[in-house]
Amino acid sequence: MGISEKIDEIMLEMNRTQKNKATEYHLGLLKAKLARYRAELLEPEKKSKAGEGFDVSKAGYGRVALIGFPSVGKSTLLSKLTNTESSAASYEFTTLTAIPGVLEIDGAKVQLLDLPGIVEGASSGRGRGRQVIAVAKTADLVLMMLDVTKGPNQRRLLEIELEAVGLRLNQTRPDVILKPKTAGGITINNTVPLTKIDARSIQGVLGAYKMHNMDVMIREDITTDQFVDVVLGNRKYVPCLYCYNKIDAVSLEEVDRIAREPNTVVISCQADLNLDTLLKRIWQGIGLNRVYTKKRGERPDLGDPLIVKKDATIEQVCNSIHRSLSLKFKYALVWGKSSKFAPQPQKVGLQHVCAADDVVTICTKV
Ligand SMILES: Nc1nc2c(ncn2[C@@H]2O[C@H](COP(=O)(O)OP(=O)(O)OP(=O)(O)O)[C@@H](O)[C@H]2O)c(=O)[nH]1
Ligand SMILES: [K+]
Ligand SMILES: [Mg+2]
Repeated sequence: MGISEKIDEIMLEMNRTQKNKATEYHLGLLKAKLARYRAELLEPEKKSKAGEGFDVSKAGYGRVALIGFPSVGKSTLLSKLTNTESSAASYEFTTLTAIPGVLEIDGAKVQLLDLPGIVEGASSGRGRGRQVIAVAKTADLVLMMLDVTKGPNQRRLLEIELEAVGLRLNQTRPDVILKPKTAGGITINNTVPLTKIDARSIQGVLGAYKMHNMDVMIREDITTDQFVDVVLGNRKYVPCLYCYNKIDAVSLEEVDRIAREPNTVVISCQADLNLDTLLKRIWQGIGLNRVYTKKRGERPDLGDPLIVKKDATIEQVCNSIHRSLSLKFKYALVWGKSSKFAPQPQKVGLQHVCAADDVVTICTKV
């Protein structure tokens, strides 16, 4: 039996099995098996690098990947927001490769990647789905584009495809540490009560991967699915923004309802509606901040911000100015939201975490 058939068989059995306390253990094992077969299914692709993904190098401060079913308006959006033209047409699969464009968000360049549409079954090899999903894994933000006229199921269908290849959208890495040992069996320690998984399921999942000696430290009330993710260790945790296009074609009530959903933005490429908001949300989603520098006794340089990760420390700020700056570092002064004494500045060390739009003066040893 091929791997695909094995996967189908397990899926069938999972659907047949009722979900309750008594079947929890059995379902856990099935999930572990399923994840392993899926990983195997993807394995050969990983080795033959040539056919995997699209050959586009990263550029700017981050990469946003446009993922969606055909003809939702991905290429139209790229042409609208960047200087790159990507052909758009009313037939499906107009776009057949990855087309990079550059977004300018208040002076910071961010790469926007137009991609072919994916179809249901993409994760198991249909169409160019796997190539597209491989690119999604390299993104700092997945911009999932949906056609507002196409009903509510499309979003879930796409999520299933992305999840099947190990992408985890808008989730954080579970707070679990696995320490393999050479003997002594499985030891489980948890710092919070576990309500969704028990010791037997944990042992069952580890057993399915032939992990018989392991210290397990759990610091979060995880599910069995999350534990399988930890054991596999190859999951990619990526933020996702759900972008509903073509709001020109539906009622205001409908638009209003969808716009209230979390991580969601509604737009119309054709009627130029809400594209500014989309850019702002992309900036927030990609997890970057601007930090301004100020020389002693001078005004801050507001025209030339540093672009840093959202939780960047003063050390990372130093590194983005000059590689050797942190070696000469004495202390820094910060003005802004991260200062304890705002609006007054705070004197801080290298480990201080900056906030958006902080102003920083770096003082060095002479
Ligand atoms: N009504 C309406 N139509 C739109 C909007 N944006 C794009 N379209 C139309 O939707 C169709 C598909 O647009 P594309 O940009 O080619 O879509 P795509 O997602 O790139 O499609 P593929 O490359 O085939 O996957 C075109 O006929 C566009 O004119 C919009 O905001 N409103
Ligand atoms: K199209
Ligand atoms: Mg296209």
